[in-house]
Amino acid sequence: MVMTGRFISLEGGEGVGKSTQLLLLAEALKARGLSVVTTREPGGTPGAEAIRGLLMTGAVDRWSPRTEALLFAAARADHVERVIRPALAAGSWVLCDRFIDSTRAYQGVAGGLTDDEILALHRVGSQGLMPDRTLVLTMPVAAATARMVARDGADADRFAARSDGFLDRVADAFVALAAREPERFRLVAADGPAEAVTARLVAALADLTS
Ligand SMILES: Nc1ncnc2c1ncn2[C@@H]1O[C@H](COP(=O)(O)OP(=O)(O)OP(=O)(O)O)[C@@H](O)[C@H]1O
Ligand SMILES: Cc1cn([C@H]2C[C@H](O)[C@@H](COP(=O)(O)O)O2)c(=O)[nH]c1=O
Repeated sequence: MVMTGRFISLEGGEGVGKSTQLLLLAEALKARGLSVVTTREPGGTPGAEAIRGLLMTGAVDRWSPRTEALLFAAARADHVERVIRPALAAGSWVLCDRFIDSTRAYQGVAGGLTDDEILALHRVGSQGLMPDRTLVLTMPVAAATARMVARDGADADRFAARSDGFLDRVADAFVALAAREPERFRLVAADGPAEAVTARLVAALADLTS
């Protein structure tokens, strides 16, 4: 049976379990006989990983939200062109840890750029490629921050070091985006054992896998 590649993004605030679930979800889909490529943003290609280094290090105010949006768009353009589109064309499912909706939430709602500005950059950089399904992991910011602190200790990156208010705005932004595009988005509770979360994610893809 020939399967069509699907593009799935995992989104949510810091520490909700996206990276953990990306791997578990990939295993679950592979067990169904699907070819799966896992990747992340910012990053996924040597060039985009180099831009990631610029974005993730240094003082919180090293870049303005506008400059960040341009850097994320440039990294994404390289990633889409060299990894995501070729994998989809080859029939693989692509699971991506963050994508355009992170820019809409972090640089847009929380950072002050308009959604139109961000989507215009996305049209230029990535020809407007959108995921077939966006899975937003949700949990209270305080609980997710506790997971992150347990993981990173004092090694917070530029984004994780932001105020609780910023992280609250990001979390609210994902929920608002999901309400505006209910066909593409699914909100998935991120609490409980990792295997239980994976089962919820698999269920949220049921219409695409059947
Ligand atoms: N269901 C879970 N229950 C308890 N701890 C978890 C669960 N899922 C992940 N964790 C732990 O929480 C921490 C954050 O998880 P993970 O790195 O997957 O989150 P993330 O959303 O990718 O974070 P970031 O946005 O910072 O990259 C890790 O230490 C991970 O082992
Ligand atoms: C793609 C993307 C990411 N960000 C922020 C969100 C996170 O704080 C970091 C990435 O770190 P992670 O540990 O790999 O999740 O970057 C952003 O602000 N805008 C974006 O478009």
